[in-house]
Amino acid sequence: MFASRQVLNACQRRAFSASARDLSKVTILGAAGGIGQPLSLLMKLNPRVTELALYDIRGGPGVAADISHINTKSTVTGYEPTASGLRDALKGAEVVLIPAGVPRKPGMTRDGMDSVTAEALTNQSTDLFNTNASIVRDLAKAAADASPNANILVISNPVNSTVPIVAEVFKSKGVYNPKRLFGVTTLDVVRASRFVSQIKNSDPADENVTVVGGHSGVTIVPLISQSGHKDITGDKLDTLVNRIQFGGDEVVKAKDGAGSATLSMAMAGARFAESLLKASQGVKNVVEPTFVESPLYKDQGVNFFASKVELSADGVEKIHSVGELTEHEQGLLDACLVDLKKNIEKGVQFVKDNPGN
Ligand SMILES: NC(=O)c1ccc[n+]([C@@H]2O[C@H](COP(=O)([O-])OP(=O)(O)OC[C@H]3O[C@@H](n4cnc5c(N)ncnc54)[C@H](O)[C@@H]3O)[C@@H](O)[C@H]2O)c1
Ligand SMILES: O=C(O)C[C@H](O)C(=O)O
Repeated sequence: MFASRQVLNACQRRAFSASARDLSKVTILGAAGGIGQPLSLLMKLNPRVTELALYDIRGGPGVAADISHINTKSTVTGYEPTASGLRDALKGAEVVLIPAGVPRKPGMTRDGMDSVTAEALTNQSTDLFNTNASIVRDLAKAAADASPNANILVISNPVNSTVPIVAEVFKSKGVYNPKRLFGVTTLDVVRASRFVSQIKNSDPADENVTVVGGHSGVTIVPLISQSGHKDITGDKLDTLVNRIQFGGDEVVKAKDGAGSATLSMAMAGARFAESLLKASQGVKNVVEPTFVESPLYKDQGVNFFASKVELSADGVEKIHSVGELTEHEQGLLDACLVDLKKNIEKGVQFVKDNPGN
């Protein structure tokens, strides 16, 4: 196929690349988990997806067999937890979603570095970090080898550190493209719109709240003043901001030891993947907030930051600035940057100290 491609004329090449873009393989690593299963389901329902590859260290083929009976066009394959299974799952992927890893239990922070409570700074938090950091590092190595040009969408926590981990691994293999690496922060945006609609008795579909920063505790910075609700002030504003920043805790507490958000996260992950597929299939002006390598606060040593990002076939097309902030929001942002810098450094340091095999 590649030999014959060399003799294609310009017109044929254009047709070839158009049809290649229409062939959208989506790979999910951690597909049998709490997020992985509903996310796989939602991607099977997405008509933009032509091939769905489901990989997990246990249960991938079972989930795939189940989902493959759904009467949409895409093919579904489950892969065995072997090196070749992982490689085959990744090969040719346009989008790789990574929800592999352990979720939080009550009392744990995502990374042991949130400024939540001293009590939360437990060994358990460090365990969550170390476990997920190793999982993400190893999956990133496989992706760098098998699908270096794919869009990598990191869901595994702590996102503020796992995204820099993927970047370091891709750099070490000489295939890092910052335009194709995304931390999925969509759930914060989804929550913000829902929580505002509960206050305003409005339709959440009409509530667009920009959320910037990172994805844990005070690094989550909702910009309510830009949502058309400048009237939400004082205690009401503080309560709303706190609920958005610690929405994950609400779910962890309610699940009482059985994990963290899975269904809302699957919806959020599917929304972000759909936006990327849409953009790569030529739809213009697709904008999603996401955690990417960003110039916005690099001068303060913060190399990754979530803000509104315009997407295209090349991945990141344009990174929007945070816009005009109130004094209150500037205070939130200042606090965010302090923690975010540490979280990012922690991820980078992890790969330096633990390069793996
Ligand atoms: N970004 C976000 O907004 C967000 C939201 C919710 C949860 N999360 C995070 O997503 C992760 C997954 O959460 P969950 O509730 O689905 O957990 P889960 O335990 O239900 O599922 C995780 C899955 O990953 C699999 N897995 C573990 N190691 C793997 C490996 N090396 N390769 C492939 N698969 C592997 C497990 O077998 C399991 O099926 C957690 O880290 C959680 O904190 C992120
Ligand atoms: O809070 C968690 O640990 C999971 C996730 O990051 C969330 O925001 O719900």
